[in-house]
Amino acid sequence: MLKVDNLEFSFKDFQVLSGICFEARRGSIVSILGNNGAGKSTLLKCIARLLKPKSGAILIDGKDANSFSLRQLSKNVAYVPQRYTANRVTVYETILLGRKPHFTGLVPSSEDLEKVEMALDLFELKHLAFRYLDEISGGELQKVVIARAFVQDPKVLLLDEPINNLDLKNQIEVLKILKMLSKQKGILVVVILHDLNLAIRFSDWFVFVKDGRIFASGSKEVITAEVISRVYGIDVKVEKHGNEIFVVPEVSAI
Ligand SMILES: Nc1ncnc2c1ncn2[C@@H]1O[C@H](COP(=O)(O)OP(=O)(O)OP(=O)(O)O)[C@@H](O)[C@H]1O
Repeated sequence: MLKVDNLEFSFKDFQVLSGICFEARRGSIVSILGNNGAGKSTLLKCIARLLKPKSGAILIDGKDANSFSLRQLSKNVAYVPQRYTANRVTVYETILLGRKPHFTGLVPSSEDLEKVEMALDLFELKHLAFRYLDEISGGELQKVVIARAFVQDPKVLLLDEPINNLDLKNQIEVLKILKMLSKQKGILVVVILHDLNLAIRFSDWFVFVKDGRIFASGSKEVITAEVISRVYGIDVKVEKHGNEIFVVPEVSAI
């Protein structure tokens, strides 16, 4: 569904991404992993067409993303940024805005309103529906922004560190919703995560970015102590408990 082909990006003469190639399938969760400053957000922004690559192509269902109108692009790709500034708009209105690419008239259709109701339920935001964004917590705001992307009904959902501000329960809830969207609706979820163990639990495919290049990619077998140590520059152990693997940093005695 998504093909990133030899993508290069630079901020003026500072080259951030080089030779990025990967493909991702419908119905899967792909985690983009790597150290701070590696180029993960820049990659996501290039896919969302918020940044213009120097060269290379992004294909969605075989079509060049550049050929899409903005409305077509928003029907295909939803993007949840790392940071979002709260403003004087209600939770309900914010989520409803996610339906804008699907509006057929001047007012939202009953389907648009139903989708918003569904999102309020799914993300447990009903009690906050008529609060302003600057009157809710950081974690609640994060869920609202994800809910807005959810109602957009995209084929590809891009999320930049979506669980950063969330407590453990909400981290798991949001990841479970992403899993449900990928498996039941066939959405491709591409997500930047810093928690390797949660990424391992919830993802089907892993793309490690280091110094603006893909260092390794693959399914669970790519998660090795060597790959992680080289990407993050810290010694780790990869331990197996039952069917699950866990990454444990080697913390030397202080
Ligand atoms: N607007 C900008 N202008 C110039 N350089 C930038 C800009 N935005 C990011 N950079 C630089 O590009 C590089 C990649 O940044 P990016 O935000 O993509 O990294 P990241 O892997 O997402 O990091 P993090 O995990 O810390 O969010 C970094 O060196 C960063 O300082």
